[in-house]
Amino acid sequence: MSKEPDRLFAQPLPQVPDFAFNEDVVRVFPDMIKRSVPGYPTIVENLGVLAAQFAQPNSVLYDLGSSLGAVTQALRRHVRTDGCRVMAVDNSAAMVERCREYLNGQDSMFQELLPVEVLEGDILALQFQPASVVALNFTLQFIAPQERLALLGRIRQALLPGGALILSEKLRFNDPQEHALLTDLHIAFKRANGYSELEIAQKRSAIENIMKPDSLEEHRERLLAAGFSKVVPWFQCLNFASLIALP
Ligand SMILES: Nc1ncnc2c1ncn2[C@@H]1O[C@H](C[S@+](CC[C@H]([NH3+])C(=O)[O-])CC(=O)[O-])[C@@H](O)[C@H]1O
Ligand SMILES: O=C(O)C(=O)Cc1ccccc1
Repeated sequence: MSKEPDRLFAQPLPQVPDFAFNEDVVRVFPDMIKRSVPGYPTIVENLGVLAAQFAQPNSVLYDLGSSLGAVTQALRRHVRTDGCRVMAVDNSAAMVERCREYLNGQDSMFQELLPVEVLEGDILALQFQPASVVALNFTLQFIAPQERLALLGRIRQALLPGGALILSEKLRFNDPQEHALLTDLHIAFKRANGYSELEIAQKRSAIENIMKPDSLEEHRERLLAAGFSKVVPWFQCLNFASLIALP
């Protein structure tokens, strides 16, 4: 895995462009996400553990917005259920290309891994196959808000009994004091991970137009509206959380 440090926002930019999952981001992505998302390594590893409890024989496990395939690799480390396959989907060509290289690396190191396919495509246009596990690990927040309910409805329709959606997101908070406190603590987390005030400010302005977090209440209500029967938060670190939604 690339060890290149994230310095994408270290120099002052005359105008900060909207964040895009391009080659520059791909090169530093493992470092960027670990230093930016509190709890990310814990979420990814445990997503594999959770998935092993929900995986059903002869079904698909989806990793939607797979980036470099960290979740896909965790699924393949933990799930042993007969006849399961992993489908990793991302619409960034740069991410997909590097994801395939990393998965080839995993294939050459371990035996008896679940088969995997990496699709370059829009998850909004995906024809879902019967699925037991669907992971949306920090992806829904990049989907246009007006598309989110329909996407969750399609995922719900594809889920088999006994399966689950695992949804991880940055959260917004309706209580202004709670929102301000957790936002400040997230900034402190980034500072402690070596990001400067300039890097933090420029990154915030790069993502503000393209990444729209919802509150936990909005997630719960939308998941129920999409047909899920139960929503169970299993992890929160500062303003980042992960939920299990049962069909
Ligand atoms: N419509 C779309 N269709 C397909 N992919 C999309 C779409 N919109 C965005 N993406 C993809 O969703 C991913 C979001 S990153 C996920 C991290 C990963 N899950 C991880 O656990 O390492 C989250 C982050 O960087 O905060 C990017 O790779 C986008 O190209
Ligand atoms: O960096 C942030 O502030 C985030 O909210 C998370 C993030 C991580 C990686 C790419 C885009 C956003």
